[in-house]
Amino acid sequence: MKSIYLVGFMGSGKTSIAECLHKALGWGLQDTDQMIVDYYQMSIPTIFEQKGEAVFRKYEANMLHNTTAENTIVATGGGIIENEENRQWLINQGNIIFLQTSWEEIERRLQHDSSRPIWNNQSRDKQKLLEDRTPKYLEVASHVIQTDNKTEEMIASEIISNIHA
Ligand SMILES: Nc1ncnc2c1ncn2[C@@H]1O[C@H](COP(=O)(O)OP(=O)(O)OP(=O)(O)O)[C@@H](O)[C@H]1O
Ligand SMILES: O=C(O)C1=C[C@@H](O)[C@@H](O)[C@H](O)C1
Ligand SMILES: [Mg+2]
Repeated sequence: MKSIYLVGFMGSGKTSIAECLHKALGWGLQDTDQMIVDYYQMSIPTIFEQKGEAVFRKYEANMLHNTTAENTIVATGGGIIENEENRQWLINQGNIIFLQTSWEEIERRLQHDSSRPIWNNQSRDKQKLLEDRTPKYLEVASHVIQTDNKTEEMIASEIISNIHA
C-alpha cells in the first residue's frame, strides 16, 4: 500500500503517532526531522543556529523526496508545507493525514519544550504561524483528524479506519 504521510503543526503528534502506527501496522517508519539529523549529523537547533532556516528547508525538501513510497509511515516536519513544491509532491502521494490540533492544546503539549527552534524563538508569533499554515495543511490533506482530547492510540486507530475506508 501507499505510504502514510503525517502532517501538522509542531506538537500535533506526528512523531508520536507515526510510532503507534508503525507498531500497529508493522510498516516501516521514517521521520524527516530524524532523517535530517542522521544524514547531516547535526541537531535541528544547531542547523537553525549555524545554517539558518532557509538551509534547513532545503535539507527537509531533500529528505521528503527520499522517503519510501510504499508501506511506510512518514512523520514530516511541521513546516514541510511551507514549500509549494513539497505540497505538490505530497498531494501526488495520496495518503496524507493532517493532525489538526488547537492552539491551546499545542501550548499545553509544548510548554516545557526546548528542542524546537521556532517554538522557542520569542520573536516568532507561533499562534499566527498556526493560522497561516492551516490552509496549507488542509490543501495537502486527504484525511483530517482532530487530535484534541484523544490519546495517541485513539488517533492511530482512527487513521487506520480512515485508510481502510
Ligand atoms: N494525542 C496526544 N495527547 C497528548 N499529548 C500528545 C498527543 N500526541 C502527542 N503528544 C505529546 O506532544 C508532544 C509533541 O509530540 P510530537 O513530538 O509527536 O509532535 P510532532 O507533531 O512530531 O512535532 P514536530 O512538528 O515539532 O516534530 C510530545 O510530548 C507528545 O508526547
Ligand atoms: O514547524 C516547524 O517549522 C518545525 C517543526 C519541526 O518538526 C522541525 O522540522 C523544526 O523544528 C521546524
Ligand atoms: Mg516530530
